[in-house]
Parts: sequence; C-alpha cells; structure tokens
Amino acid sequence: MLSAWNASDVRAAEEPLLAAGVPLMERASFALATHVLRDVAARRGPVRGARVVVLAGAGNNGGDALHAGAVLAGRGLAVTAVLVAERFHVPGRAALERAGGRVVELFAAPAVLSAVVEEAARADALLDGLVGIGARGPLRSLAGDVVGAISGAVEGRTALEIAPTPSRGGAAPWVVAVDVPSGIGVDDGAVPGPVLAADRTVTFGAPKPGLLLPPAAALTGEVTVVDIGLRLDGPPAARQLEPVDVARSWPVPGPADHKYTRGVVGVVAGTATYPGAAVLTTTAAVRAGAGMVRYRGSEAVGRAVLAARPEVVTAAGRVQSWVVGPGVPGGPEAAHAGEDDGADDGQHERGRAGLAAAAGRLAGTAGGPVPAVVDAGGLGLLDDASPPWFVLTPHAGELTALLRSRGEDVRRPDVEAEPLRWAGRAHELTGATVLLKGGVTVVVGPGVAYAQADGPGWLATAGAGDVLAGVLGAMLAARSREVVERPALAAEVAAAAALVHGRAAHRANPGGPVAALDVAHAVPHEIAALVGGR
Ligand SMILES: NC(=O)C1=CN([C@@H]2O[C@H](COP(=O)(O)OP(=O)(O)OC[C@H]3O[C@@H](n4cnc5c(N)ncnc54)[C@H](O)[C@@H]3O)[C@@H](O)[C@H]2O)[C@@H](O)CC1
Ligand SMILES: [K+]
Repeated sequence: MLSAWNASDVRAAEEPLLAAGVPLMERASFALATHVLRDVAARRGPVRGARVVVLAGAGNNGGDALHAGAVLAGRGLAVTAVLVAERFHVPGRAALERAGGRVVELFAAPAVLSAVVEEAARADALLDGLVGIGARGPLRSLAGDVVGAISGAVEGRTALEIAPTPSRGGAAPWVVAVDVPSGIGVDDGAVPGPVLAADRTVTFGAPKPGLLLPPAAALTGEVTVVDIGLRLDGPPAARQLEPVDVARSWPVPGPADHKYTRGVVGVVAGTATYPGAAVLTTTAAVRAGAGMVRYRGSEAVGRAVLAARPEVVTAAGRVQSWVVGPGVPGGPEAAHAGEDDGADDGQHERGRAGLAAAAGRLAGTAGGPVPAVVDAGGLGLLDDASPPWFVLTPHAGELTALLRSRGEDVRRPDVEAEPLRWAGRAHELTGATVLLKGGVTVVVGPGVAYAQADGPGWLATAGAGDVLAGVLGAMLAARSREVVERPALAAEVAAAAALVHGRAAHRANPGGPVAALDVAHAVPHEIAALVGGR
C-alpha cells in the first residue's frame, strides 16, 4: 500500500531530524540526481555532455534541485540552473557553480525568458524544482510564466495535459519533478494553474496525497519514493492499495466453506426496457466469486438475467450484501423532485426494501444489517442518514446531483477539480462510504481515503459501472459481518474492488478498447493471478 501524508505531517517529521543535523537535503538531492542519471542513460546512452536545465525556486525545493544539478555537473553533464526568484538557495547555487554548472538569473533579466524556454525545450532533462511542499496556490510570477512558456514550447506538452508515458520518444526533454510537480495542490491534488507534466516525480520521505489524487495524479509520471529517514507515524491522509494488499486480504475459500459462508449478493438492477445493467451486475458478482447471486428485481428483468447466468436465483432468502440501483432510472435529483413516474418497473420499491434490510431496519428480517452498494437510481432512494457500510458509487455527475439534493451549491466542474473534497463532503452529509468513479477512483469512508488508478482510459464505457457494482457486491458479501462491524473497512473493500475492476479491464484487452461484459469475464482470471502470487 502506498500511504501519503500531508505537507504539515512531512514537515513535522523532518523537524527533529533537521534539529539533530541529519543531512536531509543531501540525501534527497543525491537520490534525485541518481534517478536523473539513470533516466538520461536509459534514453540517451552516454551521460557526459547531456544537457540539463534546472528550474529552481526560492525555497528548499529549489535547493534540492540545485544540489542535484551540482552532482550532475560533477558527472560531466552540461547543467544550466534558472533562478526564478531573487531569493534562492545560496548553498545550492554555490555547489552548482563549483561543480561547473551555469546559472541564469531570470529574476534579474526577465527578457531572457524566451532564450531559457528554447534551452529548456532542447535539453535532455528538465528538473522542476520551483516549489515543493511549501507551495501556496497556483504558480505565481516568473515561476508561473516559465512553466506556461515551457509547456507551450515543448513538443506535445501542454500545462494541463495527461503526463506522457515514460516510453515517449522524440526530442522533448525528460521532465523530472522534484518532490512534486510544482504548482499542484500538495494535499488535495488540485491543479489550480499551470503545471509542467512530469515523466517522473522523485518524492522525498513519503508520497504526498496530491501525487495520488486526481486531477494532479495525471501530471506526475512515474512516482519514485526516496527514503530520507523520515518517520511518519500518524494515519496517512490518502492511501493507494497495491495488488499485494488485495491478494493478501482476498477471501480464498477453504474446504469448510459453502455458499453462505462465501456470501450471497442480492441485486436490484435494470428495468424491462434496459435489462443489460442487471445482466452485467449479476454476471460480475458471479464472476467475482459470490457464493450465490439473488436477483430481486422485476420478473421481466429476472428472465433476461437467468438467460445470461443460470447460476442466479430469483427466490427470496438470505442476503449478505445488497446491490441496488445499476440501470435503474432516477438519481438523487429526480427523487428529490418527487419524480417516481412508474418507468422504474417497480424497482424503486424493491430497492428501498433492499436498503432497509441492509440498514437493519426491515421488520422481520433475520441476520441484522449487511453492506450495500448503492449505484445510479439507488442513490435517489437513500434516507437522510446512511451507515458507513453503505457504499455509494456515483460518477461525478451523480455525485454533483447528490450534493445538490442535500443543499450544496456545487457543479460538476467543481467536483472534477476537487474530487477528494467533494467525495468527503458527500460522506459527511450521508454517513455512507463514497466511491467516486473516474480515471482515478476516489473512496472516502470514516477517517480514510483511497485513490486508485488501476484501469485504462478504455474503461470509460457503458456498463463498466454495473460491473464494478457487481464485483464490489461480491466482495462485500464475502466479508459482510466484518464490514458492518468495522466502519473503515467498507472503504478498503471498495478500493480493492476498484483495483480488481481496473486490472481486469487491462486483462480483457491489453492496450485496446474493452467492453463491460469482457471486463466481467476477465475478473476471475485477475483474481486467480492476484491470489496465485500470494
Ligand atoms: N526541510 C528540509 O531540509 C528538506 C526539504 N526538502 C525539500 O524542501 C521542500 C520544501 O521547501 P520549502 O519549505 O522551502 O518550500 P518550497 O521550496 O516548496 O517553496 C517555498 C518557496 O516558494 C515560494 N512559493 C510558494 N508558493 C508559490 C507559488 N504558488 N508560486 C511561486 N512561488 C511560490 C515561496 O515564496 C517560498 O519561498 C520540499 O518539497 C523538498 O523538496 C527536502 O530537501 C528534504 C529536506
Ligand atoms: K517541484
């Protein structure tokens, strides 16, 4: 698992070490230079004579970059450091000059900006050391100008574009972000202004949340964490599950298991007009290893489900997790406006009953509360307060509607600009765990947040969300009681489902388009690969 800490926690961890004279900057800058050398060697062959431009800001981030530049100059690379602020890291500059590096005082002669941009565009490597964890807001003054101008000039790179893959060839410089790409929201992943998209981010001590969270996560390139000896003890601000975490916690059945110990998923999804969502959700739940899948929606849809998946049963009975809402019309706004016009095929009533059972509020149900996945039309069926073992799975549009229905003045672009903040707000307002779907999936539960970037862009296709709901339903059913008892566990399971779903999409058709049903069919193979490696 990757754990990310906020800037203030990293600073607090640095303080005692700095007070004790531990050479943190030497450690950081030496490791940074080592990674730059390795990358330049891999791309260019000989490193001697390779051209490096170092963008250095006023603080210690600039210090790291200048000291790394000094190491590179000492190895025979041609290093030019560009100082954007009158205040600069004095020992860093001195080290660089001693090693034979050249310094351009852009702050003293802003007119040389175009020459700087030209040199940067022709460089083999570009180090972005403008600001690190001391950044406040969008890049200002010359730092902003230089990033805007270089982004415009460097082939195929705009300030806000998705980071190119490390295999990107051509003449463009290899961009290495020092600690973080300068100008991102270090704690929240915001991109409030120009940011130079990096090919690699070398981050010190621990990942920062902004490296994992969208939208900034798209600008980091490969993230390399350098251990400089910091001890971070408190809870991380954001986490990212890795395959090994999911493999370790996957409930592999033993000889004593039967379908009820493995978990029964109850599904209310689809309508007679749109039965596909029900087929996808139930198929995914079956494929993800549910002990049993009960389709509890309308009869007409049930026939389509049974035709596709004869393993599914439609009779009432014990359920260990509910999946309510995929392919059911009506979201939060429709429900708020009292629009329940019958086009839902009676699914709203069935969904409400499922959610009431899951909340433990249905008279006469044995077994107590169980987890629930609440998707699409199910989101409009929620009560004012939900338990944390309900996992809401909106995309940005649905989350916006949910928030607006609860009095927040927010629009979709706001949610897209700050997904963690708004998923967190929805968690606060509803009490439920919130999984916000997107290129990077953000999950917020009580005291925990996850950011999962496991799937290809191809996964943005109709039906993919229905498959995720089914996979998550099966995973929640397998750990039903535990999820109800441990408030933060639903978020971990939801993040794990996002990982399995994303990796199954890669597996379904590596590098190419994927269809939702193919993703569902790839799920068992992905699970086998995961648990086979543990
Ligand atoms: N404390 C230490 O000794 C260590 C610090 N490290 C490095 O130091 C960095 C943090 O250093 P600092 O605390 O000096 O802060 P930064 O270097 O991140 O930035 C602070 C400086 O940038 C300017 N600035 C802030 N926001 C700006 C904006 N939006 N536009 C333009 N300029 C802006 C400020 O005027 C300030 O002078 C880390 O990210 C890391 O790279 C590492 O070397 C590890 C050890
Ligand atoms: K930086």
